[in-house]
Amino acid sequence: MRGYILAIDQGTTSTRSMVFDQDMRVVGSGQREFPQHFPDSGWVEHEPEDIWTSVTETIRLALANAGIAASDLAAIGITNQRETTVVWDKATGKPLHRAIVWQDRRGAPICEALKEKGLEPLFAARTGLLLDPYFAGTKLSWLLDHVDGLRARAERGEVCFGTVDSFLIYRLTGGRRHVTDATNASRTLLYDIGRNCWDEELAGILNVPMAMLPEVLDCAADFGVTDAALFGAEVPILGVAGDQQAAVIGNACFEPGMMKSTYGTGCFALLNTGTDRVASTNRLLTTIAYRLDGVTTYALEGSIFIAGAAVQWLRDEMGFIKVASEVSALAEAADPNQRVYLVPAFTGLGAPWWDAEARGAIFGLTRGTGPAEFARAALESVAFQTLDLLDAMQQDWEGHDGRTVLRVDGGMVASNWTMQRLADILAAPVDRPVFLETTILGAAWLAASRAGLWPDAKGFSARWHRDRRFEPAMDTTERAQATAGWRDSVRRCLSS
Ligand SMILES: Nc1ncnc2c1ncn2[C@@H]1O[C@H](COP(=O)(O)OP(=O)(O)O)[C@@H](O)[C@H]1O
Ligand SMILES: O=P(O)(O)OC[C@H](O)CO
Repeated sequence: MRGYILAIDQGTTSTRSMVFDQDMRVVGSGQREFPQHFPDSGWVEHEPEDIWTSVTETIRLALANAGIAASDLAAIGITNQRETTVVWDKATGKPLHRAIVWQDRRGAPICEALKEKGLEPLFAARTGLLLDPYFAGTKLSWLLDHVDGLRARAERGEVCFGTVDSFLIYRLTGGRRHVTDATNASRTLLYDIGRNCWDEELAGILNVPMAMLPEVLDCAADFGVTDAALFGAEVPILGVAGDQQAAVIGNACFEPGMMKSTYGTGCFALLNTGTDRVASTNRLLTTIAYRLDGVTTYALEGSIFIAGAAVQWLRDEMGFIKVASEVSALAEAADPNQRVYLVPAFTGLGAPWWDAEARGAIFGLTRGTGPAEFARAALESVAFQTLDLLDAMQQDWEGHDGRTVLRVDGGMVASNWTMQRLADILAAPVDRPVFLETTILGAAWLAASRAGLWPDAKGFSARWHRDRRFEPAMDTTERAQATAGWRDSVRRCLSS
């Protein structure tokens, strides 16, 4: 009986595949890391063939681990690192360059030139995004300008562009489908999120041939069937969403006003604004949370580039801890009388600052400052950055800011100390779910609901369970002083 769902989470540093049964339980999984390439300062690339291998291997691992065959699968759901840009040959499916990863800053001069022409308001109005090299559009422009013959071939219709979901679907379907979903399309600077279509004028400005763009579908739709030669059976791909949007779904934030914040390498907070397309006046993003049955649900998004990566920095560069899980105990041992602030602008600052030139700094050092105070400052920086996002959201959307329901997920939420500090700094409760793999669960739900196997959004929401609520406990004066100190530190890091 085809009752199982396979979901793939193609992330920045690793790929995970999981098999879920009809009761939404995980019955098998596989994970593979793959190499990161840093060919120049601020550049980050992935080899698309490495991504592909990690996907096929983890699918096989998950199936074997679950003790089932591909023919037992009802559907596949895919979620992916967003904005990462791939170009490949339409005839062979072969990549024509390494993938340019979301963290890569090489599109900065293109963004600056467009800003100088006064074009940012046009891009913001149509796409909900800002002119920042984070998004796929200027990465694609760069490829078209730098890969020999690429633009001419793209104009002749011989080349495909896609985010990672699109590349994987092309490969999984044996080159039969060049498609993506609305959430991934909404991260390209090329997609009009109001009209729900590619924007020819913006593509013209970025000099991107329309012929290379994928067809855009709802998040739960028919994305094609896998080539039987790959896993021994044809399986329909029925769900696709960018990873942060999949976490909105997996954390059951279906109602306007609900917010999830994911603390992985970076932090991405998405506030569901329903069918209201709220435009930010505080440099947050307006993005598609999901599109189901042709109805678009929007979100306000705050993207922070460094969250868990600050813990990795304490481990790998500073050598203060051996493993990430040691960081909480170290932070707890910090001297309460020292106020030390770390502004982790290692790759510039994301929302609401969007300052690509800002660099990290630490403030408040004394003779007694040591690893414990660094650890506390690193973990607190994640809470302070979230506060900046929530304050911006509150101004943007008539008093809503996610403080009513803030659901968290991602690797960092394992740290009770960090979650308590987050509640303290936000002065709001923070809810951690029992099932922490919300991203992959979101992709599984999209596919399973399309297949008619799992409950609808309402029924799925009823299955969301809280592991723990962290209630704010910090004294108001202490919180105000700490926040003022953080804001002052950030101001001193900004490049202008
Ligand atoms: N117990 C912990 N305390 C604090 N941070 C942690 C802990 N465990 C993992 N992390 C951090 O969480 C991040 C990994 O989370 P994950 O959600 O897997 O990230 P990603 O999907 O971006 O690869 C790492 O940056 C790591 O430093
Ligand atoms: O792969 P992650 O979990 O680091 O997520 C990356 C985001 O999608 C970037 O926008």
